[in-house]
Amino acid sequence: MLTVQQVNKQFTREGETFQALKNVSLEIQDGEIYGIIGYSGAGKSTLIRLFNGLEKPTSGDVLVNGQSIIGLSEQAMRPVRQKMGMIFQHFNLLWSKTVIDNIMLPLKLIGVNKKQRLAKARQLLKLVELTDYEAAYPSELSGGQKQRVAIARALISDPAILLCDEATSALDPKTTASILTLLAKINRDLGITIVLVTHEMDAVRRICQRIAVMENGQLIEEGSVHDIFERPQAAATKAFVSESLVVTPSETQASIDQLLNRVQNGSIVKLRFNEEQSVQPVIGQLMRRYQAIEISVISGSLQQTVNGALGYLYIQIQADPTDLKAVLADLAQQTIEVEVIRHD
Ligand SMILES: Nc1ncnc2c1ncn2[C@@H]1O[C@H](COP(=O)(O)OP(=O)(O)OP(=O)(O)O)[C@@H](O)[C@H]1O
Repeated sequence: MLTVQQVNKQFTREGETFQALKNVSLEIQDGEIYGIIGYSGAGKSTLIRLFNGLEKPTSGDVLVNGQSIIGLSEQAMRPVRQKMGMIFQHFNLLWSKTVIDNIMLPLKLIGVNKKQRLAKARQLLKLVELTDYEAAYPSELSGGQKQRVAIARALISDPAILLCDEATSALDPKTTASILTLLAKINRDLGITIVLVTHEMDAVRRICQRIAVMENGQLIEEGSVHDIFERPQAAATKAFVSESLVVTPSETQASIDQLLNRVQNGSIVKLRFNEEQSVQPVIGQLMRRYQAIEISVISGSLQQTVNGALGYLYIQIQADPTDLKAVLADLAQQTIEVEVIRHD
């Protein structure tokens, strides 16, 4: 578990004091993927660097598994750091070394013998799907491949935690998606806690379970991905959420109302999905169970997250009153919010 308690961080620049973190407190549980999102200069990098001691707070406490790391000597900090891997926006690879040498380097520095280093590095190359690139140099790789090498290097000391500082910010959307999928796999298969610093709401939506939103050094909002997307409170959070939910003109409320007005028959029901459900089985099950009813999708806006679908769907149901009642009762049994917009 990673804990930050009432942390302040001041930097002094050209004689002037600048407060990069203001009274920040948060807790990251073992095994989760936790997102820290904010615009440039919000204090995200400073915050994530507290965990491995790259930054020290001016006041407040930072705890790793319940133990304060403030005031630990360099020597005492070493085992703590070894349990944390870190990846960066610009990969931080050594250009003069091959892929395999880059990956093995952390083990070389602590004196692990070559045979063991090589075996471990090859195992990780397989995990990041770069087996054929062992002898390549970083300059021969694409951005996504370089980040895969950096991930393999970060995992070589068997860390319990992986800190990712804008790890996908230099990558195109498709490569970003493949790196996020890899991070989710690492979290799932190896049980590694992931802290993901980013300015891309889409990245946190895809793989995080919880998010902290930072602005001007303050943590302005925190919660599950579901709650933050459903009910963003702060203005900055609302801006991030609307950036991520690609709302086409056909999805604005006015046009939905227009669309609903055009539906002549049947009842209109709004289903709000909350991540625990997949959409297809819900609709499919209803159609199978009630063969006398007709269901058509009118409109919707759905986003996929790690836990399922998030968003809403307007459906038209044509059914006799008894079936309709049964369908609504059936839906209410599931973890979907059901709102009847119009009764037939
Ligand atoms: N070593 C430093 N000395 C002086 N000021 C610093 C230092 N490190 C960070 N800052 C300042 O602290 C503020 C927060 O920086 P930080 O890098 O944590 O923000 P960020 O949210 O990660 O943004 P970015 O994505 O642009 O890095 C910025 O105004 C930055 O200029």
